Amino acid sequence: MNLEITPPRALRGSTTVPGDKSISHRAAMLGALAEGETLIENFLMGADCLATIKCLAEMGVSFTGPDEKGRLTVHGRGPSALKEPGDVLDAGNSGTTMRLLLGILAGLPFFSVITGDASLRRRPMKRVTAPLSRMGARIWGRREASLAPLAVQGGALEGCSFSLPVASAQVKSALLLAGLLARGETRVVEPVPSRDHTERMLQFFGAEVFKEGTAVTIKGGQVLTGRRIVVPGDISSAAFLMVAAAVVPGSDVTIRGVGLNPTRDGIVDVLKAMGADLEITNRYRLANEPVGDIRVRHSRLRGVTVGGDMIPRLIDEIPVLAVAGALAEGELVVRDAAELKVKESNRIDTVVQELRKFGVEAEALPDGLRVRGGRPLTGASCASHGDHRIAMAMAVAGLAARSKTVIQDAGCIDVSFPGFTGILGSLRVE
Ligand SMILES: O=C(O)C1=C[C@@H](OP(=O)(O)O)[C@@H](O)[C@H](O)C1
Ligand SMILES: C=C(OP(=O)(O)O)C(=O)O
Repeated sequence: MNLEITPPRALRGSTTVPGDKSISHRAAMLGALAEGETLIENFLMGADCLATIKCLAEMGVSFTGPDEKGRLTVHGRGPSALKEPGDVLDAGNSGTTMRLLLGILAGLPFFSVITGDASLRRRPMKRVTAPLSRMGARIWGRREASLAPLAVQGGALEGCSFSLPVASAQVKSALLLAGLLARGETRVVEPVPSRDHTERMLQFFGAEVFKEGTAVTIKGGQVLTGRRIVVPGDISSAAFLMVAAAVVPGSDVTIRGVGLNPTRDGIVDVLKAMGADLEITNRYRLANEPVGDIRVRHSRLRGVTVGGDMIPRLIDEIPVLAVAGALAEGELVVRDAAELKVKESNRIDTVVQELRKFGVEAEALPDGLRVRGGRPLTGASCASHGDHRIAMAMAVAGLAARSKTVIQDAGCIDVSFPGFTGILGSLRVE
């Protein structure tokens, strides 16, 4: 599917965005490990989270829904009710599905095989398979269990202490889930804090999780109790609308009910530092997560340098941040973000390659990128590289360009933001 974008006169109005992807995955998985019913509202019906439900169903978990409103009930019967899947589990395009499920599969006494699409089969898995093996799981795969498909013989895990070389919420979460199913204590220390949805949700389901700086400790064998969870809007999806409103003249957009977890809201801080007219109102909490409404009006932006501890707080927003940089005065520089190379595409290369098609001066750095802004963008014919965030970032560039833009192979947008084009359409002023 190709997506055509013509520049609007402005973007104006109020909208919501679909449920948070990270939180939806975790709600389904913890609901499956819990005892009793978990009612999830605003579950993300994107391809990634649907892959998680399908894998859990293969392991005998029973679900009602999701219905068209995103209501999903998980009929949890505790970890011992999970059974050996009769077929290969398919995580599709979703790194979160594969890495977090590996943590659960490692802790359960059966054999399983998990794979994914061509992109996911290229992504590094040693970062989870090596520590899970240290806890006692047996895992096989190409290049010494670096690449999916991966086969797991789980069960009888022993808690361990880990110091992670890279900040990764997926690795931390896999180890905490394995730790919940292991004997004794599991401790994970990160170099820089990554998103903490797993820790918050484990607590919300009644488990004790101890946080101390960048260390998290969990005791095995704790019983989770089913809960009602309303999933906040995904700030990573909202980011596309935030940048669009900031760069299209005359815009004024409010996005209601967006998750504002401090480990995820780096895009708010960086857009403000770039001079965005951005306001947060109506703050409240949903399922142990902070939420609020975000209003963005068009303003002049200036380039900034982003790196260090900020990177995990906006890792998935860097493609669209680069678009903001292309429309700002001066230079946007991103450093310490080599992790971008191992996402759904090599996002350093794909962002630079696609932005250049709009006439933008952009350069790849070994651990990030540099974008020179201040020149008008010409419409372009772009490739998504099968990466949802690249497709949407280039669509935002198209909104601010002087002529029509086409994004080829844009169906991947459904991985995280079903309804993206409909929402853009509802905000357009012609
Ligand atoms: O835990 C999660 O839900 C995620 C963690 C991040 O990945 P890493 O853990 O690889 O940094 C992020 O890029 C991904 O979109 C979702
Ligand atoms: C990196 C992403 O997801 P995942 O790792 O779950 O595939 C993303 O959504 O940008």
